[in-house]
Amino acid sequence: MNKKTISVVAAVIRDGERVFATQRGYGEFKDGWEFPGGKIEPGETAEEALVREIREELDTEISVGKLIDRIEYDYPTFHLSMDCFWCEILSGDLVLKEAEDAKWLTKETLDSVDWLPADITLIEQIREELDMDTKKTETPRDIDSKIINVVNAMDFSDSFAVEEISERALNKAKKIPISNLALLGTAFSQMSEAARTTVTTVTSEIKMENLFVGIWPEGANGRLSINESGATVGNIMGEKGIDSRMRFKPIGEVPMENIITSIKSIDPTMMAVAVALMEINKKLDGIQSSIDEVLRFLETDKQAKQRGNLQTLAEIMEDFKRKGNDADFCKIKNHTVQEIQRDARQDIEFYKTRIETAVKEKKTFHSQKDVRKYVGSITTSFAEYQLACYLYAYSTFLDTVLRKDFVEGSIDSCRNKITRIAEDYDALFRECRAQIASYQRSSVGNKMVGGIGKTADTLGKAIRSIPVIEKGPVDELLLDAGDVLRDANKDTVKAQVNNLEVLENNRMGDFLNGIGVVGALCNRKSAMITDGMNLYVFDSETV
Ligand SMILES: Nc1nc2c([nH]c(=O)n2[C@H]2C[C@H](O)[C@@H](COP(=O)(O)OP(=O)(O)OP(=O)(O)O)O2)c(=O)[nH]1
Repeated sequence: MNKKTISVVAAVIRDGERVFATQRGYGEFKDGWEFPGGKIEPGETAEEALVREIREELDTEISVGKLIDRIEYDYPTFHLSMDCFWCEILSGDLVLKEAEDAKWLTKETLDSVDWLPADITLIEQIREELDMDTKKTETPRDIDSKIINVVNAMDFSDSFAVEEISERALNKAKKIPISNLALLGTAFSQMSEAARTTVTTVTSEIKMENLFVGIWPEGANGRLSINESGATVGNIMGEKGIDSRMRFKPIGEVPMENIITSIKSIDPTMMAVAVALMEINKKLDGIQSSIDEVLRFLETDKQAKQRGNLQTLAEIMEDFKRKGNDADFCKIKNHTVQEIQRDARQDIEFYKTRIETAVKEKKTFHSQKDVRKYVGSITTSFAEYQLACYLYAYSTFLDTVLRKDFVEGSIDSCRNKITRIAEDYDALFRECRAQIASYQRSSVGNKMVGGIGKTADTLGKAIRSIPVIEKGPVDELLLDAGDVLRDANKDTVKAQVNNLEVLENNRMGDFLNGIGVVGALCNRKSAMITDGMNLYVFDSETV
């Protein structure tokens, strides 16, 4: 005999990573666990039945989403055909009007209750789906393994493609938590919220299928409007009010009316600057102490001046983080920055020439003491030279940022200038070091003591300890030799050499890199992408 088939609907009510299960309080299956729902009544659709059942059983309103599966199951006395849907609570508190008990279950606790026999296969499907979604949230960048290039989308150009990026490419990108942008300063603080809003809006309001285009309607004039709370409403404000509306459209079919969004505007340029500042910030902290070390080589008055300049630049950089979007601030501060830059440029020429002249002169040294004196004076010149280079790089970086002149040509010429100066510095340093090493080896004093002990024959190496010779009637050269030995014992030559070594790194690299970062991010489309949590930066060469 054919068994009677009963048609049932069940709601898998979901809240994030949990689903809601109830325990039967009556009848044949009493105490078994199930998903709330019940029989479909004549004339009802599955969805209607589900909404009614949940209202009756749980005093709660739900929205009915995707069908998970239709379960067909043969009970001894009837055949069950059960449609199971993903559902979400719209309102209500899930009051247990019929059920004996209820629980929120996660994928880990799904097996902790005794399910009705028909539900076993369903549970596996639910677990798989929760599992998949958790993986997705673990890599929030991945929306259907695609992501939208939101920052590009805010580029305010005529029309722009929102690209799909593979997870592999994304893993190679540099990942910067967007919350860090907010910490930079008030000029950047809105950015993290804006990025998040944009992503949420774009991903939730538009039913996204892989690929999107954001559209700046043709002929629209103005900027995305920002209301009092700072949120844009997608209006493009012209001189006489709303000129048009910003649109995002999935490539394909969706009608334009459905894709109007509510977003905050992101200024991609400021976003690029923020990335560069964050990069530089980390490094500046690190080199502060070595700069102090360099400063101490300088005469007092020069120290004061350079310290002052460094301080000024540091303050402008700090202020920029708060007022970077204030055009007047940028203009005024840039005068100061450019003055420092000009001075630094002149200093660079002056010190470089001075060192070059000293290096060109062929000297004969009678003793290590002479060499030491020479190393001392050359070290001071190098310290001055290096600070001038550092100030030049620092001011050039700030100049670029304050002017916000990030077109490719300007960035390139600026990088070239810094690179040339850095290369000159490095070359002169190497030449000078080699020369000092040769002087030290060939000094007369050094030859005289050669038989007694050995001094280091190259700079930078530790000087071996040498027994102090007896004092006695000696000529001048021998006295010098004695000095050398005593000095060597005290490691003063070594200390001298170490002083010079401190100056080996020209310290311009971080600024060069910072300018490169801004340039690359501003000039390369799709160099930045956000998933609302992180900013992904794609220029592996410069970042
Ligand atoms: N709601 C629900 N029913 C299930 C599940 N698994 C399962 O085997 N069933 C069976 C048990 C019942 O025989 C049938 C549902 O009928 P029901 O008894 O809840 O129907 P109902 O509330 O509309 O009507 P009533 O019989 O209580 O008056 O489906 C499940 O996960 N949820």
